[in-house]
Parts: sequence; C-alpha cells; structure tokens
Amino acid sequence: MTTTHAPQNLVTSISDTPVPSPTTSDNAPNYLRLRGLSKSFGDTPVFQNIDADIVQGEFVTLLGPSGCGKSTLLRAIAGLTDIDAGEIEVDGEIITRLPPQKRDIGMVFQHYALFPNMSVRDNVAFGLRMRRVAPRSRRERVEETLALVELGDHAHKYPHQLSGGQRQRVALARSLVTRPRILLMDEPLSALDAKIRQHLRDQIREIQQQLALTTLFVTHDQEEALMLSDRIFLMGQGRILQQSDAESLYTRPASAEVAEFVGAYNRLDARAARRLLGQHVDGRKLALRPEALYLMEENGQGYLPPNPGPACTGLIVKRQLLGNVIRYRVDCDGMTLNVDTLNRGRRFLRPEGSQVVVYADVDEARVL
Ligand SMILES: Nc1ncnc2c1ncn2[C@@H]1O[C@H](COP(=O)(O)OP(=O)(O)OP(=O)(O)O)[C@@H](O)[C@H]1O
Repeated sequence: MTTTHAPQNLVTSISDTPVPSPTTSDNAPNYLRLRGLSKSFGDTPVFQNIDADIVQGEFVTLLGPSGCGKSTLLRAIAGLTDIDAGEIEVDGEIITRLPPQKRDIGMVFQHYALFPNMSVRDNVAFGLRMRRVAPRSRRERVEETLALVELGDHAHKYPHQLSGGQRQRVALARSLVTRPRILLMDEPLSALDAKIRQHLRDQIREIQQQLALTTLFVTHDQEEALMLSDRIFLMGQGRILQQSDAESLYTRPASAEVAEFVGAYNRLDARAARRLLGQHVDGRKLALRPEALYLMEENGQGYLPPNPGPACTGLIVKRQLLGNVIRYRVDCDGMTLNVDTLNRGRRFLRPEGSQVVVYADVDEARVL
C-alpha cells in the first residue's frame, strides 16, 4: 500500500499469547522418551533434568549456543557418554544402561571418521559385517543404501578420492545401512562449504522422510534448524528452554533468552514502547523483530504495517546489506532501532543520513 496519509493509531493489545506447551505431531505415540536426564563433568553441570518426547518419524533439532550441552545429550542417547540420572526409552524399551552397540541407534558426526584404507562400499558394509549379516543380503543392502545417498557410482573409491560432501554421505550411508531405530546427527554439515551444505541438508531431510526415520540433529545454525525440523528444542544453560515447531519458536519465543538466540529483536523500554506502540506497558519488557518495523519517506511514500503504531521520525545512521534483506539502523531522537526491509533493488535503497518515518506493526510486539 502506498499512502500519503498519516496513519490512525489503531493500537490494540500487545501480543503476550502464551507459547503452546510442547506438543508432538498428530498425537502419535512417543517413540523416544527422555526422562530427567542429568549430566555433570566433575563439578560442572552440563544439563539437568531434561524431559522430552519424540514421536516416530519426527525430525527434531537440538539448537543452542556453543557449550550448552547439545553434543553431550546426543552422545548420552547413543550410549557414548554415561548420564548421572534419568531414563532413556526407545519404543517402550528402557535403554539407559545398554552399551552403544545394543541400542540400535545410528550416529553421524561432524567429522566423517571413515576408514581411510577401505573403499566406500566396504566402509558402508562394515556395520553389517560386524553384525554377521550374510554376504548376499549385505551386498544388497549396501547397494540400496549407496543408491539412497546417490553414491552408487563411487562405491569403488577410497575416502581420499571423495569431496567433503561425498564423505559425509558415506558416513550417512554407514549409519543408515544397519536400519537403526533412531538416527543421531551431530553437526553433520558444519565442516562443509555453503553450497554443498544446502544440498546435503535437503538430501538428509528427503531421506529421513522417505525412511520415516526418527532423527535428532544437532546444530548451532538457526537457519538450518528452522528449515529442517518438525520441531526444535532450543537448549541453553543445561536445559531445554523451548520445544516447538519452527514457526512458533520464531514468532512466539517463550523468553528473552530464546528470542535473543533465534533471529534479532529490538528490545523496547517503557518510553520506546509508548512512542512506537502508543501503549503504556507497566514496566514490562517488549520486543519487536526488525521486520515488524516499516520505513516511510517523509513525503508519505512507503508501506504501512497492517496495524501501525504512532509515527516516529528518525535518521538512518547505518545501512547493512544482509543479502536479500537490508538492515537499517535508525535513530529516532535517542531511540535506536534496527529495521529490516526487503532488498528490492538499488532504486529503493535509502542512504545513510536520510530522514525516514518508522512505524511498528503493533500486532507483532511481544512481551518477554
Ligand atoms: N569429556 C568431557 N570432559 C569434561 N567436560 C566436557 C567433556 N565434554 C564436554 N564437556 C563440557 O561440557 C559442556 C557441553 O559440551 P557440549 O560439547 O555438549 O556442548 P555443545 O552444545 O555441543 O557445544 P558445540 O556447539 O560447541 O559443539 C562444555 O562446557 C564442554 O566443555
């Protein structure tokens, strides 16, 4: 919409809709259950009292800052790290005290850990050989799995003859070939460059859906988590801070900690909230995504949000190109705001130093 009119103040109530309690899709029965898991290294706690339920075929991502305990939790589920307390259940069976090889869980690590002196085919066959699967069905399953990860033509090669992405696909095939009940992936894409990373990310999701394989995937990359997952468990300070689908996590973060990790927020004090939203907020902390702020020229050209707050005149003090998005830093008489707009082309770029009018979409303000 293009307008030359100053908008009415249409402020309604600020959204503080509670975040829905953790749900699993379609009321399917829980397949992987974590109950009261705790782990410390010496006196240093890593996670405490972790509870979670994951349904069969679900793709769940553990997302969180470095050192928050994601890998340790994954390794505990795989049986590679002991836990101090709690129970792990898979398909109704308590596996907490089983050794890793008896858990029927596949794991893919950041670094592929392939046998350098074995061909791709033999690397993939290794787990089946250990399980004494007969040669004929071993061959069939290896071929089938290599086809699944699109490596059929590379079966005779050795790891050093493969690219990073191909090596990671061998590692994936090696985990899938034993038909695990659960697949755990610990930052499997972090060592790869951006292009291969995107391709393999899509391929992992396709294969996981094709096999309806219950998967737990660790990353600290929020874009990866938002794009891949049925649900995301956001971890911080040794706890799961929020369990929800990507959309709820992004649009309805449960706390300031979650909001700060997923996307960027403008934090508004009471004065800023009154100026931008036209509301008195009783000392509550408010937050607004940069994309919920809209810029208009002083002559009224531009787009208005669906439910605009009062006009705030400001000065662009910084402009950053984030690719398809431009982030403007706008100073509105001492109130500094980040405003994101779509990068529609050079004609629409606003120079640093120019005067603009900022409007907030009141419906997008969150109490945090
Ligand atoms: N074997 C160990 N002995 C002692 N401390 C450990 C051990 N393994 C991990 N830690 C500590 O436990 C904490 C959690 O580590 P963990 O690797 O699980 O975190 P993370 O969230 O996966 O981090 P990153 O994203 O950097 O991989 C860290 O403080 C780490 O230093």
